[in-house]
Amino acid sequence: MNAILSTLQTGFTRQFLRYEDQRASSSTANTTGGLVRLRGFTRRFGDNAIIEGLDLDIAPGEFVSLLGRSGSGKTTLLRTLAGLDSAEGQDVTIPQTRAVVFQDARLLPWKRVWRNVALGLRGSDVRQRAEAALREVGLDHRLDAWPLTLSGGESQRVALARALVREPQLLLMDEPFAALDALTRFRVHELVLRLWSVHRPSVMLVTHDVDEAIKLSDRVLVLDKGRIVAEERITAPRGEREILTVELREALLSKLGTGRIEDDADIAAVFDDKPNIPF
Ligand SMILES: Nc1ncnc2c1ncn2[C@@H]1O[C@H](COP(=O)(O)OP(=O)(O)OP(=O)(O)O)[C@@H](O)[C@H]1O
Repeated sequence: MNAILSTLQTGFTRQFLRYEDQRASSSTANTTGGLVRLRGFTRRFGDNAIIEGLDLDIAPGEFVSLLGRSGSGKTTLLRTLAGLDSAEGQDVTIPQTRAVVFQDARLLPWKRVWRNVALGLRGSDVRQRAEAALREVGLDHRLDAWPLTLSGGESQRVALARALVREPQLLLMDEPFAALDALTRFRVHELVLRLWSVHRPSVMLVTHDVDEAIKLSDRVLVLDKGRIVAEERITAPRGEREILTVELREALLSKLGTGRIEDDADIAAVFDDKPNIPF
């Protein structure tokens, strides 16, 4: 297994180096100011401030990951950037074209794959556009398939095609790889980076996986109780990040605190109280 992983890793590293090359030659400079801009952003539910006084900028073409323990406000922030949550009266600038990829692909099972990708598009060339997007994710041979016949990884690739066919300036992803097995996740990472290097949207990726964040991003943020408590800019080429990972990982993990362990202890306490819950 280690041998397989290391072979994949070598290929992966080469791919990453290629992404860096494409980025360097890209005409989309990262210097035109913030595509996303939040100033003093606050989101309350009732009296409870989930996010408080948050400032955030994302540059055009920048890949940002957001880490944070459960309940820290990651999805709330992502929903605001997606325009799904009201930001009325707030100093919030988000681009007009946005797309979201969720943890589950959310395909409509009664529509064929290409129709899922074409959902909401208008014009006579809709099928061709859907086909081109599906070709980019390596699924043009499944255009007329039903979503229920796809694997988890294929479904996520369709969800990516559905997002990219809209040519979004901002691509938001809420734990899109969490339900995939390790090898599929590895391949989808590779695909996401390839698509990103070609289309160059700004990306906000919500993830629980520190290593994933380090591998993929230009910048990693840690959110805690609705505030950004750590920020790491990663300038090393993606193919050379393994040597950095240990130190950076420790720094980010230390900012993530002990929330998950406490959560597990809380869950254990509930089950200790009710030992007869049938599973
Ligand atoms: N519509 C809502 N009404 C009331 N409270 C909400 C609402 N949406 C989110 N919250 C609360 O806001 C807090 C942050 O939720 P959010 O989903 O943003 O966290 P998260 O960091 O994405 O967590 P996870 O990693 O578990 O998905 C949680 O305590 C949640 O219960």
